[in-house]
Amino acid sequence: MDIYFSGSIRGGRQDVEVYQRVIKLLQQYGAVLTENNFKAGGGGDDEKDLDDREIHDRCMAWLEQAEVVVAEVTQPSLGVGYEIAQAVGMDKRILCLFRESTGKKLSAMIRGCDNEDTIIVKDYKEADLPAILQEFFTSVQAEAEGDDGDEGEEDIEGEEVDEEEGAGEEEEDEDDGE
Ligand SMILES: O=c1[nH]c(=O)n([C@H]2C[C@H](O)[C@@H](COP(=O)(O)O)O2)cc1CO
Repeated sequence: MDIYFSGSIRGGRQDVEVYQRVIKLLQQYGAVLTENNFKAGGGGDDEKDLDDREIHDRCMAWLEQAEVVVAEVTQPSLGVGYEIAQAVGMDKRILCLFRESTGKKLSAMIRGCDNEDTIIVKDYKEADLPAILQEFFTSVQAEAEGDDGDEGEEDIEGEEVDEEEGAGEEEEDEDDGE
């Protein structure tokens, strides 16, 4: 499974060590496409090697590729907010992680977009993270398996409706004959 991890870079890099620990846990579930953005020192070599358009376009391609997005949203970041909004538009499964213990208040535009289904916002302590990720990825997996099972039933119902319409037409023909 391809995972897009999103965390603040130019919005402030003080949580980079938390991000590295989250990424390490995420790697139990799949490949973290954005791993190199959060290597020691913050933004890795990205800002040296790539201009802003190249950073944007590369991140959008990774976002398209990813099945799920996990965003650490404690440190406010325009880029993280933009990535979450883009992921909503792409119908990705999204988990936003926020540390209340910092005393910060999460934007209503992030906390308020939780729909208890495709977009989940969790207040967490690092000790709780393994259980939170386990629950999230179990539900992603269950949904992926459930989607395949539903499609066949719609076809069968469609055939039944056609048969009833045919019977109605025959009755009308008899009335015309009297
Ligand atoms: O050098 C970068 N590399 C990069 O991949 N990003 C992406 C990934 C991060 O999840 C997000 C961080 O946005 P911001 O820099 O506005 O905090 O944007 C952002 C920058 C710098 O804006």
